[in-house]
Amino acid sequence: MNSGPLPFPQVTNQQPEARSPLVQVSHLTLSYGSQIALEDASLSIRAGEFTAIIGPNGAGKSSLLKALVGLAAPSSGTITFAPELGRPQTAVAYVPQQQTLDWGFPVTVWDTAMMGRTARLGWGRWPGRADRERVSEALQKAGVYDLKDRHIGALSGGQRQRVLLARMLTRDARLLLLDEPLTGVDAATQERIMALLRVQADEGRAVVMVTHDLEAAAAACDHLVLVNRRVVAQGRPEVVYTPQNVEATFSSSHLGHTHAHA
Ligand SMILES: Nc1ncnc2c1ncn2[C@@H]1O[C@H](COP(=O)(O)OP(=O)(O)OP(=O)(O)O)[C@@H](O)[C@H]1O
Repeated sequence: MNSGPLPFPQVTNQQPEARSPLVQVSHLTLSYGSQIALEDASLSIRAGEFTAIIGPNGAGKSSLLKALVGLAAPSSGTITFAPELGRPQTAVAYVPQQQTLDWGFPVTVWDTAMMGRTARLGWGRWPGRADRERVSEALQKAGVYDLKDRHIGALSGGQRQRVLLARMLTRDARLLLLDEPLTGVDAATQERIMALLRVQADEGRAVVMVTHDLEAAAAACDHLVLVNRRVVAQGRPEVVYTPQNVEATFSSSHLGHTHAHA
């Protein structure tokens, strides 16, 4: 049984750009019928890097994340996973938008976090002491250990978000994909979530977060991808976070696009 953490690459002083990508998205177009959600998007996702995908409502952010977990099929273009990532079933953890989940399901916080672990173990294999330790550790890291016996339906939005993070941590995944983890949480929880994700990246995982909070992302992330049906700009925050790029991303009448690379 695999009880310990995966052997993540050692953190080095190497610049993230110098590492080969764990995931390469090339000229990806996603559509729902005749409606194009995202067109011709290309980006690289690297281990040790905290990436934010930023854009307004309807920009195609969630669709991009869903395509990365195989929940949305590309109309054209490719998504290539590096062999070193391992099996996507165990190597990738996806945290969907909180409001898309059924919080009336009769389970406790502990059981929910354990679900991430059992997904890793596979069906029919019972969790052992090491798994319980991982769950306990994840709940503590996410700051919800004291709530472990609570029914998930009785939690606040910020508490629910942290339970989802705990469940993600128990997966021991190498690629973490989070859809709007900052939505509906207070400033202190937002800070805690960003710090937790920063640590995940610093430990060698690839972290990809969808958000519309450009300011929070620019302050903590290594790589920003601004999208509005297309990739408007991408690169390091100090290069990408410009008034022109913000305007091009968030203006309702988005026409054309510019590119900036760090
Ligand atoms: N299942 C679906 N069927 C049809 N159209 C969809 C579906 N999912 C998304 N869309 C459309 O695709 C476009 C992009 O949606 P997507 O959810 O990817 O955007 P988003 O940037 O994540 O937006 P939000 O911030 O509002 O979650 C939108 O116009 C949306 O209406």
